[in-house]
Amino acid sequence: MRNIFSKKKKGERERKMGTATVWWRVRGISVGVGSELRLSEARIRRRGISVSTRSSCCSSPLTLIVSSMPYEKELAAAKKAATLAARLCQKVQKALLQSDVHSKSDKSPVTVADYGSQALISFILERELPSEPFSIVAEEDSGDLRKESGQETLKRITELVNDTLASEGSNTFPSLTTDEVLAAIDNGKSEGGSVGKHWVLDPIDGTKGFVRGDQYAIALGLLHEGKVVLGVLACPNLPLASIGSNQQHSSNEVGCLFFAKVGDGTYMQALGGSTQTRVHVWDIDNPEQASLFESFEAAHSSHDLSGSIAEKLGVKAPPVRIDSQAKYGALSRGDGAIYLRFPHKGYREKIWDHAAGSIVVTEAGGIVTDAAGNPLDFSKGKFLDVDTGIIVTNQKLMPSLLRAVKEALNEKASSL
Ligand SMILES: Nc1ncnc2c1ncn2[C@@H]1O[C@H](COP(=O)(O)O)[C@@H](O)[C@H]1OP(=O)(O)O
Ligand SMILES: [Mg+2]
Ligand SMILES: [Mg+2]
Ligand SMILES: [Mg+2]
Repeated sequence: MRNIFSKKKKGERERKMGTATVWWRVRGISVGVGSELRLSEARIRRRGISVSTRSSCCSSPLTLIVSSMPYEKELAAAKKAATLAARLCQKVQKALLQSDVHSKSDKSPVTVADYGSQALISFILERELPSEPFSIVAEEDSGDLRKESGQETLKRITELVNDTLASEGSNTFPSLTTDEVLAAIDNGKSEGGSVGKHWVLDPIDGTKGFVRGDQYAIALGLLHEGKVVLGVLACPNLPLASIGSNQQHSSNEVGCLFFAKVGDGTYMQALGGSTQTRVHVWDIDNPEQASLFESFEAAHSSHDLSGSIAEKLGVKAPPVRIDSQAKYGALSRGDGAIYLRFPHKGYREKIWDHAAGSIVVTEAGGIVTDAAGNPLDFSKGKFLDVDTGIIVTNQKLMPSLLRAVKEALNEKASSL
């Protein structure tokens, strides 16, 4: 904790309460004392800064102590959990056996690594942050693993989780039993919402990419009072070098960890590395030079619609099609400038598919909205109520992108 207040200019600086009080400014917000403190605190907290007060008596100046490092311990725990989960996933992907892939009731694939990643992350977060009430909204549940037919799979997941915890190289973590693994997975049943803190987890985002041997991400976000305040994206197969038309980094290394905290920018480091670099979205204003990102799976997002939008914008490069929120990561460091996602009719977007990715992009200077230009609302439980699709770009391109999206959607509607 450190005092980061600066006094306002003389004249606006002092205000009476008892015999002495002072007005201060914190990162552009006026902060008062006494009766006005409650309101100011709320405003400050919305920006993710925590406040405490110290006052000996009303005749001495009230001192506001503002922590400039909010969510620091949550970020450290989230990075640790996502990095370990990535290790578990890499091990499984290397030797993926057919028996490790199962089909859920909605026919989408789930693997031992999805379950293992969720159990591991849930267990580590709860253990690393013992003083906080623990709530996590996550994709998987243990229903199938509790059936007779799921026992072998459950054993395999428990082994994977314990091997990964042991690979930490310390005695910090005990071995988990199968029941503890089931309980850790089922922590993820929280409904989220607009009150309090909730972790939001996609243990493997892009399971189809994972099974194919391509891109996937471990995506972990934190909601506070309905807003995403922190996000970590581990992308084990994403090169450190650019994957779009904006070739700014060069490296042969693969495996990236992106992380962002509200008001603090977005950073990238090699997975398992320690040197972090601040990243920014690509600041271009000419869409002709832009790379456009979209789902690899045509069943997840309409390639026709994004093709028509790209044509209207004059985008020259072919679309970059990759799985998962790795697209948000790549955009946050400027590999490309546009991400379009238009799921087919009837599909409902979930918060875990966008929470981490959206803050990674917005803290890097980008904008994430639905197809009508509305911000995403993460406060309504596990679903996102979006209009038609999700679009992502930089500040300069957003107005022309919104126009092109509107035109393309109108054309599509009139052709039906
Ligand atoms: N029919 C579908 N339409 C849209 N998205 C889907 C569909 N089925 C699964 N998804 C989810 O879309 C995301 C993948 O997006 P992308 O196609 O951009 O890689 C994943 O979160 C995936 O779930 P999962 O987390 O189970 O992999
Ligand atoms: Mg899934
Ligand atoms: Mg997902
Ligand atoms: Mg998933």
